Amino acid sequence: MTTSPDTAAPAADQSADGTSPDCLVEKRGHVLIVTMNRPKARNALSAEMMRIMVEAWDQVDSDPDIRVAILTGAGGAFCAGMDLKAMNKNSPGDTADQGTWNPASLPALLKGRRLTKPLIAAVEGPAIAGGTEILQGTDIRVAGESARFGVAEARWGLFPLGGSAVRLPRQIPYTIAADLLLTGRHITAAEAKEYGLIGYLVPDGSALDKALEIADTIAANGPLAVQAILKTIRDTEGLHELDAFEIESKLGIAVFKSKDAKIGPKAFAEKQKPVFTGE
Ligand SMILES: C[C@H]([C@H](O)CC(=O)SCCNC(=O)CCNC(=O)[C@H](O)C(C)(C)COP(=O)(O)OP(=O)(O)OC[C@H]1O[C@@H](n2cnc3c(N)ncnc32)[C@H](O)[C@@H]1OP(=O)(O)O)[C@H]1CC[C@H]2[C@@H]3CCC4=CC(=O)CC[C@]4(C)[C@H]3CC[C@]12C
Repeated sequence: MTTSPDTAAPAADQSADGTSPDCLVEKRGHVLIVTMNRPKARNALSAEMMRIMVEAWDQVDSDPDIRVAILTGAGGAFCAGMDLKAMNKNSPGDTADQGTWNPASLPALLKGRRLTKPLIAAVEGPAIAGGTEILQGTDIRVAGESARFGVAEARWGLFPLGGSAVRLPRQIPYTIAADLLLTGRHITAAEAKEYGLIGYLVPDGSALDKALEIADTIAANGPLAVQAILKTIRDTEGLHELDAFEIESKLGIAVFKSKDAKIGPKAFAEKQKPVFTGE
């Protein structure tokens, strides 16, 4: 994996052939920053990019020192979805029956997999098709004013197989989701904010800074509390309230039994900032 441990400098690793890898992974304190890195193609998804993304998601889930992840794109773009030019040579439709990939589970795009830690999207420029699809697998979304969103697959006679036909109507109002999915039109960041697809609209060029600020706030909170809250959100989606409370109460009580649940109130009483250990 392309990882530069605990440093504020950009990941400097290179592919074996000397070119920059299609995805960069950098750990800054408790935060893992994952950067889609094919700026000349507006960070269109490649097999290599998706492989590194899965490795990064595994790292987020397995490393207890990582408390938050950020997904962003290089060169002023988030992601233009599938590489439409590569598709002319190697079409997913032709390979779908060969068992080399599973359309029902695309872990790189967080379809059929969600992270155990919060994932923040920092979007600059276009987040189109697969770019808006992976956005729906993130928890908190920040975008620069010039960002653009859309689920454009139908424009090219394709299907939004990153999960949007299922997920988008669950995340934003139905008529807007249907409109975006069926017309394939692009929308502005201001519209995306109005529809609730993103949560923060910031000046161009500052999405990553804002995402880092949010990440630092979350990373300073009790990690067990954060992860249990996130698990409750994920595991209770679509359940009846009473069934959901059964799950929620087990996860919540486990947090109350932790050392962190003693550290927080003690720090409050002593007018100190709590320093959580995740135990
Ligand atoms: C099924 C999913 C997913 O649902 C399918 C898709 O995502 S379809 C993709 C549709 N994409 C678009 O509609 C975006 C097209 N681009 C644009 O509209 C514009 O370019 C832009 C708005 C993004 C940017 O506009 P600009 O004016 O700023 O810039 P522009 O001049 O247009 O572009 C600059 C240069 O960038 C090139 N470019 C832009 N976009 C793309 C693109 N999408 N592909 C290639 N190149 C692009 C542009 O041409 C310019 O280049 P020049 O040379 O300068 O002209 C699928 C999502 C991922 C799939 C999996 C991927 C991995 C796999 C591999 C396999 O072998 C098996 C299958 C699979 C697992 C595959 C399965 C399906 C997916 C999951």
